[in-house]
Amino acid sequence: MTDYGQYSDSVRPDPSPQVIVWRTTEYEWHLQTLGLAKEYPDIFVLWLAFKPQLVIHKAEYAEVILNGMKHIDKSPDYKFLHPWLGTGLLTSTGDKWKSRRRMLTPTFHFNILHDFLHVFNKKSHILVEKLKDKAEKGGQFNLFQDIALCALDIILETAMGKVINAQSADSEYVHAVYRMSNLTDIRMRQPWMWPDILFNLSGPGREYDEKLKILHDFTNSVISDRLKDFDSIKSEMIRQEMSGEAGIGLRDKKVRLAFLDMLIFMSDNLTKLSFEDIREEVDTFMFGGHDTTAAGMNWAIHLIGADPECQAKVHEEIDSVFGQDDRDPTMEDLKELKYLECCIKEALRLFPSVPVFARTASEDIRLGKYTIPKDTSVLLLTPALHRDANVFPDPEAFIPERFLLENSRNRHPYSYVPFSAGPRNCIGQKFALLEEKTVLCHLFRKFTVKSCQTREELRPGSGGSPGMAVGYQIRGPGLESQSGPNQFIIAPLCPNST
Ligand code: HEM
Repeated sequence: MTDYGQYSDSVRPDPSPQVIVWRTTEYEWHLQTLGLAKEYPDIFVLWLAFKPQLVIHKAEYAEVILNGMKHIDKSPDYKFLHPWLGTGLLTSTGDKWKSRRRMLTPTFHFNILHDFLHVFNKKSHILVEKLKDKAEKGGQFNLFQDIALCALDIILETAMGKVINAQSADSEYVHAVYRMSNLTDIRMRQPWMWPDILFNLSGPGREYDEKLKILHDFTNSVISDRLKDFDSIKSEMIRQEMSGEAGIGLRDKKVRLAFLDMLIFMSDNLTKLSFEDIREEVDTFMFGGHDTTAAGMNWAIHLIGADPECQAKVHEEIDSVFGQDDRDPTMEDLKELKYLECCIKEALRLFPSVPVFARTASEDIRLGKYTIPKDTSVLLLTPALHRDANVFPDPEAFIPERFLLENSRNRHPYSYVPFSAGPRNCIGQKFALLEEKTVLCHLFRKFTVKSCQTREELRPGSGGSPGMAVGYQIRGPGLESQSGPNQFIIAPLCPNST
């Protein structure tokens, strides 16, 4: 960590605004930091307890930090994730990160994503059936949790090959996943819980240990079972998938691969990756791969549901691709849904699922007129970056057309980075966009959505998630007669919006 004296000497010659913040809730943090970014359009320093963090939100500065291999290490805050994730891809540093990244990149190969489409479709059907039931009953319901469980169901099956039916069955593991993210957030916000000794003695610390045991026991047992099942046939299938050789025969195979299978394959009988190495990567995919897509989908649904003109375009596009055909979307179909993709990207601009991420300066850095000392934690505040009116005129407006190819061609490449950018960007980016598009395609094929709260009434919570309140009107061939104003369901406030 940068010590106060060094920090103030180096930055003060060109005084940067120094602000002391007390993070009470995620929502207050969101409002506070957006307000500060407006007030200080260049950079500012946040003091959380005795910890200075430099906040940037300009594309030129983001490029200096994210581009290239210099400032590749995360900030010390990520250590709060270590008990759960170990030092997997998200949290590792230096050579370990480099070799893991090289190793894991093929697991997101196009062919493998193609296979996951089957899972996305299957889980979307469960979601649609659940929503149909609720919509037909009328009354009020909250969409947020349904989407979140669908995203969790998807990552459970794609990461671990585990069918846990998170959307319909109660599961100790699912509860633990949610609570764990929550407890980590509570700790990060409260400096007196930073020292391990104090945290371990606190109520949240003791609960954290309980949940950690549930999570690790679950992952351990899934890996052990999978190791027992792993045979040479699977191994050959994976080799062909990863090398892009998989032919039609393999595409139709009954056994579907999960990330875990590929990790086991790469471990080469646990010589190149140990059991613990595999666990930290599976846990990392679980952590990075569900809250993020859930928040992205929830915001996209809310924003589309609040804009009838935009929704009409979404419906029109879906109808033009599928007509009366009830087939599951294929990769080719999804490629055609360009406007829907623009909606997803615009939602991620306004409400990025990872609203802040941080690196450690590996050497002194010059950002404009400021010299940033080595070892400073540099935070990139994406909600502010994405609201630069010079790049995105009328920045608060939801305008999906901004992301049509012809409108985004000349934009600064670091002005829009919901998945971060450069060599340490999100490895799951293509997976995430494909998942969101598939689920939303299913949803808007069957429903008209009406958002029942204003954007201001929804509060971004942990991980940028909104509290949701959305109404539905069932649509689709043969169902028109059910449509009508009474079919809209007004959802109650989500717990984190109160
Ligand atoms: C809308 C969905 C998603 C968003 C907005 C998102 C965003 C991000 C961002 C901003 C980072 C950089 C974080 C940092 O520097 O601290 C990141 C890293 C990462 N993401 Fe995602 N993510 C999404 C979905 C996913 C999915 C579905 C997976 C896995 C299946 C995933 C796996 C990862 C991993 C492993 C990293 C660490 C990469 C590295 O350090 O090399 N993400 N993501």
